[in-house]
Amino acid sequence: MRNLILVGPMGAGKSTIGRLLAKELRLPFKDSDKEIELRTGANIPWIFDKEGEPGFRDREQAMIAELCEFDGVVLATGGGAVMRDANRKALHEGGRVVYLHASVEQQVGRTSRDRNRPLLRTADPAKTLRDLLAIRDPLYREIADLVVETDERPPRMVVLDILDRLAQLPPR
Ligand SMILES: Nc1ncnc2c1ncn2[C@@H]1O[C@H](COP(=O)(O)OP(=O)(O)OP(=O)(O)O)[C@@H](O)[C@H]1O
Ligand SMILES: O=C(O)C1=C[C@@H](O)[C@@H](O)[C@H](O)C1
Ligand SMILES: [Mg+2]
Repeated sequence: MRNLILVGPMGAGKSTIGRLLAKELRLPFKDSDKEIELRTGANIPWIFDKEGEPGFRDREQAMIAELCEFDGVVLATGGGAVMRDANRKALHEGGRVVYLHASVEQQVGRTSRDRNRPLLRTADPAKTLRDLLAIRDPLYREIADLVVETDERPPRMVVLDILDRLAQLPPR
């Protein structure tokens, strides 16, 4: 394996599960959103305000390319990273890709108290999440080695399931 890469929608638990997986595997953990914020010196809502979504996506593409050069890290991506072809190629080539799946209902519950996701500042966040998932679900699946359900399962259980199923994957 090169890296272990988590993809999926907002609220799927990429950051949460990624941190736990890295601890379990004793590997460094990198979170693309966090790395972009560190590099920019500004938070994601600020980047969206000043540079628009295209500005954020350019920063994200550069960061994904950089992070996929690592060898032996657990990488949590942003929910929209799969929207660009170049990112999907880099992620697929960068290691094992795990799609953390969550229903829209769970995503809504897990993101409702957090104001840090500019795309959810809409009148109807549930509809936004549903529309985004309709577009992105096939893209997550396109690059995934594993699809893992996170609904009604605490993070620890999701981690154990991932480790178990990774061990059963044939070499690529
Ligand atoms: N399996 C789970 N069960 C219940 N709550 C969870 C689960 N996974 C994550 N959460 C909670 O959901 C919230 C969002 O999780 P997290 O930030 O890890 O999502 P994310 O996929 O990284 O989202 P984003 O794409 O916006 O970065 C957090 O409060 C986290 O504690
Ligand atoms: O789903 C998305 O497009 C996003 C998810 C977050 O991880 C951040 O990358 C940002 O808020 C955009
Ligand atoms: Mg995250």
